Amino acid sequence: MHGDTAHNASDPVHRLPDGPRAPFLLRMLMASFDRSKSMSLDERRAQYGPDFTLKLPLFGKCLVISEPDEVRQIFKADPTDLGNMEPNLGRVMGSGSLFARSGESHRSQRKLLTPAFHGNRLAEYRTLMAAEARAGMANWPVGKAVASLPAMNAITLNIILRTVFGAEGEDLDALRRLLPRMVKLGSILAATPIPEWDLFGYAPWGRFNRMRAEYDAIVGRLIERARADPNIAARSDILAMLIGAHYDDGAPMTDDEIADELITLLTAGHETTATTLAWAIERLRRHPEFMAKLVAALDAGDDALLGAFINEVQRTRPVIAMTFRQVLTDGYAIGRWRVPRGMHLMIAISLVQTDPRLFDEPKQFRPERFIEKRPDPYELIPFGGGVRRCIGAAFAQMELQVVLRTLLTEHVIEPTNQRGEAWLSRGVAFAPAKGGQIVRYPREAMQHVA
Ligand code: HEM
Repeated sequence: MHGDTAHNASDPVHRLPDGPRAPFLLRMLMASFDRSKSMSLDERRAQYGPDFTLKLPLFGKCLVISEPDEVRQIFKADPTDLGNMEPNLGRVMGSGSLFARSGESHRSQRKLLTPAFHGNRLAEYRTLMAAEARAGMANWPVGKAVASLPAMNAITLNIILRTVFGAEGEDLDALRRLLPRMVKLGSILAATPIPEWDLFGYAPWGRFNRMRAEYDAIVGRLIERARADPNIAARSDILAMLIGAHYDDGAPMTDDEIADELITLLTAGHETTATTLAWAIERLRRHPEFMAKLVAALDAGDDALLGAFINEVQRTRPVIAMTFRQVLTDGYAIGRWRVPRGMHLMIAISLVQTDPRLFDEPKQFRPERFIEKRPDPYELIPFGGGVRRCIGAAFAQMELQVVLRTLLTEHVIEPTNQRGEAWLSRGVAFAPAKGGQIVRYPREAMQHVA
């Protein structure tokens, strides 16, 4: 039932819709004692209608949006009307990060980064991605159930460190040890109102600051070496490209900006991609007929079904289930609502992607739907949309394709009739609760047996 049924068209300020009155953390606590009190957005939509309000930690009261027309309006909105969420990850990534920027500063920074993600540059990463995938899967035991997520995390971490940071050797090892810990603590700090005390490096922020100093030292060395490299123009990593990039006024990026941007790309791109891969395995094992069809298509050199499969995984198991915009004008009009300045709109990605008006039988896992009809960029939105749409979407899609093709052409995966894995929030992304369990055999060995 909507809360503004009393409004009339001449009333300039419509009330916002209803939603649960209790704050999020209290509801979570209640749900942990009473299983009937679910936290799912699906159930809130069933209870309150397509738009409703939620009281969230850090953001306060938000308007949750899932009406397709309203989502389209938000993604097409002018950045002077709808801006960056506050607070955001820029708090831990640094002021040079895309996450921290809004308006003109965000636009000009994206313009510098965008060429790094063009198709022809990305194609250079294909061989490296396949080699990392192969190495990362080699240690899975044969014929025994094991969570795939740790290996996927290692694969996507190595891929980003090599393609984005251009790191090799000792620097690669040092970053590999440091960054997962630093990103984990950083995501907790960004989402928790912990005071920014250092306490000689012992408080949470102090520990983070120590790791950040170590990070800055390593990246400082990488930048210094790249600047001195006479062959820098031949390099394909993003760090090398950013060193040569210039703003419209001719100014280069500072070292601090480059360091902030690299950690941003890693934080946004590593766990999200790994978790999507773990969900892909979780889904495949529960759809054996589809898996056989997909393997046959890949063997025949046809990638179309793989693309459709990835779309369906991202539609039904989005690892980022929501994204936010902050209203920057007074009484921003959306649907029947007038939203006050400063309030956040939450775009409920998972609700849009399971809307029966947009997808037939939305709860069914049926990748072929994306062969029959190409996805609409305002309906399939795992990468968000508009001026803040995921800048790494093409990178992630290519990586998902390469890793899954390597997996399915070099291994045989055992199906399962176990129930699907539940969702588990892991800070950055929603992951399968058992880490996307896999049972695999090397394909070559299976062929000998056959
Ligand atoms: C399956 C993997 C991925 C998913 C599901 C994903 C999802 C998202 C989403 C939902 C957003 C917010 C968009 C919005 O608010 O409209 C975002 C932003 C972003 N993503 Fe991704 N992402 C993925 C992989 C990557 C990769 C591989 C990179 C970089 C290498 C990356 C870099 C970024 C950056 C920098 C932003 C902030 C963009 C801005 O504020 O302008 N992401 N991503």
